[in-house]
Amino acid sequence: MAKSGQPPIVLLLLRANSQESRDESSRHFFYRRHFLKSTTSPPSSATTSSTNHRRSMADSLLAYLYFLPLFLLLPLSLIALLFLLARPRPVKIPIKNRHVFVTGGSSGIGLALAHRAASEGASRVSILARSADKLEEAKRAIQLASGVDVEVFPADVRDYESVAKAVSDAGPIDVLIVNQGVFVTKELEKLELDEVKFMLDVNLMGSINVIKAALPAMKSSRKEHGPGSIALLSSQAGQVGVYGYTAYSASKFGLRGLAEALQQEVIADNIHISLVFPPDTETPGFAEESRTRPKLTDIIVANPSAMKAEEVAKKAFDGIKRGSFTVPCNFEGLMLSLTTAGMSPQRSFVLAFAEVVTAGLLRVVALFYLWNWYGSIEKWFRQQNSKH
Ligand SMILES: NC(=O)C1=CN([C@@H]2O[C@H](COP(=O)(O)OP(=O)(O)OC[C@H]3O[C@@H](n4cnc5c(N)ncnc54)[C@H](OP(=O)(O)O)[C@@H]3O)[C@@H](O)[C@H]2O)C=CC1
Ligand SMILES: CCCCCCCCCCCCCCCC(=O)[C@@H](N)CO
Repeated sequence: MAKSGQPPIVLLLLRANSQESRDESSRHFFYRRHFLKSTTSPPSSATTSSTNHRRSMADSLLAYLYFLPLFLLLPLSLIALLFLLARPRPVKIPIKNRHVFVTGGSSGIGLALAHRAASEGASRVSILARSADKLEEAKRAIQLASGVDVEVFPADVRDYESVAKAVSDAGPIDVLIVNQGVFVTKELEKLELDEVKFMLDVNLMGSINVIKAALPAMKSSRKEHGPGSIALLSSQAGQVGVYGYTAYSASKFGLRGLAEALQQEVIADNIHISLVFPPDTETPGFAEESRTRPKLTDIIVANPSAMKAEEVAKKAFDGIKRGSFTVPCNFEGLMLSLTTAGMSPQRSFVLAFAEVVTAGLLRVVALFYLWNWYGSIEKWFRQQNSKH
């Protein structure tokens, strides 16, 4: 068989791994395999059996060499392809000596982001929020901790004019972090329309106001100041809809569409978008939410411990500095980001590779989560009904 050209790979493997491969002649092998299934092996002496054994080992080796291209070349060429494909191209966003502007920078994640900007060497840190008192308090705390000069801008993101004034007073921004957000966690049926509008206005329209106001000066200062970044704080509830988050998820899913389209519009200006997806995080806003959110939301979110705002701020800055479009904050978040990669831009060929090879399996994991969630919902309503 070997003399008359290459054997088909499958036969070679079969042969290498089967008892029959000990037989000397491949003709015999085929004959026995196909026509004499039930006959016993011909008697063989001890010496022929040991030469045969060596030969069969050589055969196995050959078979594995045959498969090597499949096991190695296929992934390697996929990696090479993804290396060439991944867009936009990798970028590094410096924080040192730059102007970082954080909306919602007076509390929770925003405050932690402002602290982090200062400790990573930003030369100017600006924070915007509604309450002037909370802003002053935050300013004092950041200056005390880092010595960096902090400027405060009392404004409501829903009011375009006051946002535009704040941004123009602040001067050109290098890293804009759109973090302000509000959450009223209730079933849509129990939400007042005013509450729905409040979330959409602050989380989505407010983010558009901030970006639209800051963009012209950000664009025109890029040539002198190097690559710029616009980061938006979404939420894991901006990657998957969860009971109790109808309006909130709508506002956060909206940020994704905004961010994907915006990245295409500003890439030529050397501005890079990051979308951060935190899980539950210990903040004043979350403390308030926890008191009232539906029991089923708690069951589905199922996280016994919320992340610390400082940890989220670190993940966010690491993502911003790498220019990552999608920035998960914990392991579950990474799985969620791989599962929902969709058509989001991906600069990293390593992550692109992870997205491709895990896609099928992660869909199964996702279906398992959904199975569990729908099971909890069914059980919950069965219990409610039996009470009444
Ligand atoms: N904590 C969590 O579990 C998670 C939070 N997130 C997101 O992270 C971001 C920050 O959340 P978190 O730190 O918990 O929130 P907090 O409620 O602790 O802080 C919110 C900040 O936004 C400001 N803000 C609220 N409304 C406005 C407005 N209309 N105009 C200007 N500023 C405003 C607040 O200041 P003021 O009230 O004075 O205006 C405050 O500085 C939000 O976008 C949230 O959706 C995402 C996932 C999880
Ligand atoms: C392979 C699939 C993996 C799936 C993992 C799924 C985990 C989903 C959990 C969703 C949690 C939503 C938290 C919202 C936090 C938030 O924004 C509020 N605290 C309001 O601020």
